[in-house]
Amino acid sequence: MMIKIGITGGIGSGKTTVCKVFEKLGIPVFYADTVAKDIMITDPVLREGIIQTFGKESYTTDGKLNNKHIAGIVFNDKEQLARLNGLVHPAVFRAFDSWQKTIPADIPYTLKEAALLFESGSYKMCDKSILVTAPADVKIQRVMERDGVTRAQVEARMDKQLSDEEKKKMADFLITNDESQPVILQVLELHHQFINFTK
Ligand SMILES: CC(C)(COP(=O)(O)OP(=O)(O)OC[C@H]1O[C@@H](n2cnc3c(N)ncnc32)[C@H](O)[C@@H]1O)[C@@H](O)C(=O)NCCC(=O)NCCS
Ligand SMILES: Nc1ncnc2c1ncn2[C@@H]1O[C@H](COP(=O)(O)OP(=O)(O)OP(=O)(O)O)[C@@H](O)[C@H]1O
Repeated sequence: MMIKIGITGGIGSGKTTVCKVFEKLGIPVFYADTVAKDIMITDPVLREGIIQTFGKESYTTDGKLNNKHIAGIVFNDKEQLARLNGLVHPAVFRAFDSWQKTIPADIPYTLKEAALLFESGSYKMCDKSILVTAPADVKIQRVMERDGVTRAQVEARMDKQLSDEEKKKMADFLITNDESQPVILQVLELHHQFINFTK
């Protein structure tokens, strides 16, 4: 069986940036957050569930997801967030299974990138896990710059995720992305370990 590695990190930790490095090494990456947003548009059952729960405004008139509307509801209300997660996560798990089946047998391992790898339980579908970390202030600054949002908006999401302390207890490997040590070297070191597992 091909090894599946979960990779996670809090908002702004740089997990997507790290995954791009693994991709350069030829490792296929499943981006759960991106797939979640795609299937919220393309899966008719999921779409209907979202409209029922969060209203017609969840989609724009041209059929796109109204991220702002949904984020405004769920990141201010724990129960509403649990409802959204309950609709979306099982569909993402299914999509991951189908994707994994398309990977050629000569690929040494795959990565599943998910912001909520531990929170959603999706780490259980992986053999090992990596946590990408950075100090809270660095993460907040990055997201404010990347998304043009306020500190309070970033903190509202951070509050809905497990702390790095909690996640460190669950993760098998760590990547420090605080810009004090190059990420590329850390990725190469893990890549070699993973290749050796599979030999
Ligand atoms: C609420 C939505 C519409 C907001 O969209 P938006 O474009 O503003 O954010 P985006 O999806 O790019 O997420 C940015 C970051 O926010 C954080 N975040 C997103 N969803 C969640 C969530 N359900 N719980 C906690 N943090 C979250 C993550 O760090 C994520 O990487 C969107 O995030 C969504 O549909 N979320 C539900 C699906 C989900 O759980 N995704 C994350 C794991 S699969
Ligand atoms: N080592 C680094 N040096 C400089 N900028 C970085 C570094 N790592 C990440 N960034 C920048 O920080 C921002 C957040 O990184 P990225 O999108 O990879 O984080 P993420 O963990 O995937 O976040 P999210 O949970 O919000 O999806 C991006 O704009 C990225 O270019």
